[in-house]
Amino acid sequence: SHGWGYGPTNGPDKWGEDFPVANGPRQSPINIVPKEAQYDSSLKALKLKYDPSNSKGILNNGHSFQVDFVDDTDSSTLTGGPISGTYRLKQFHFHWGASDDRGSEHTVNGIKFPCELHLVHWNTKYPNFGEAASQPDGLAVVGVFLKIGAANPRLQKVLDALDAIKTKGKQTTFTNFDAKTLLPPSLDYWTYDGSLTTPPLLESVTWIVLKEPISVSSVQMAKFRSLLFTGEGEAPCCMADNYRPPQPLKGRQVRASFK
Ligand SMILES: NS(=O)(=O)c1ccc(C(=O)NCc2c(F)c(F)c(F)c(F)c2F)cc1
Ligand SMILES: [Zn+2]
Repeated sequence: SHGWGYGPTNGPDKWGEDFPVANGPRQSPINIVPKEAQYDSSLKALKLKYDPSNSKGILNNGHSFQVDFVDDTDSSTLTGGPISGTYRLKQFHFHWGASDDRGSEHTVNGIKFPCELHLVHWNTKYPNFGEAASQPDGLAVVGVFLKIGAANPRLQKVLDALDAIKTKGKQTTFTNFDAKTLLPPSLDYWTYDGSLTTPPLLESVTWIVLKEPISVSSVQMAKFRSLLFTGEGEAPCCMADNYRPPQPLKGRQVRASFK
């Protein structure tokens, strides 16, 4: 049977057939309405400690591309913020549109950004990512919006590696990359309880969405779209519009770390 994807026959509207949790109580992404977010003075500052020597490789997984990190020690971690304990950085990846008017998964007041970065972390109270992914407090994903503006030189390092992973399943080494350089100056955030935004859509994610976007140029966005969903030798299909639309809030509270 055909696996899940983002096309008309296997896209987000069809995922519920194989993954019924798609209609669950804490699905992601959501539309964030800043005026309805509750400022919570008890929320701590985010602490992101990333060791560049932990970056390992870059992979086209057929849905997006991801930069994978060595996660067998606590050298690249997320602490503070809305979470308790220590979460280890496992990978980061992106979602983007076929044109600059769409591509992000979360929206703000219904506004779509051209791209959204996800930094994926897992709770070290569990033995590994796979175990953590099935627990309600197992994962924490930091979401960063990308907004069209000046070319982003730190992002360019990642984009320059894409020629080597054009087709599904291709990967190459990607070392000494400091993921902190992809973060905006302000770490103000919104947070809510949600899920993975792709199958298996597990409801195990504490979402931490930064208010401040980072910049990306239109030329850089075109580079994202040079990747293929398809494998070598298959009819090529450009990797774009790999985003799930916002899901029902179902009574959840979105909290803000800032006034
Ligand atoms: N867009 S996002 O919400 O940030 C997101 C983050 C990570 C994953 C993921 O790791 N998928 C593969 C995957 C699983 F979905 C598992 F449930 C699991 F146990 C894995 F080990 C695994 F690699 C999917 C979506
Ligand atoms: Zn994602």
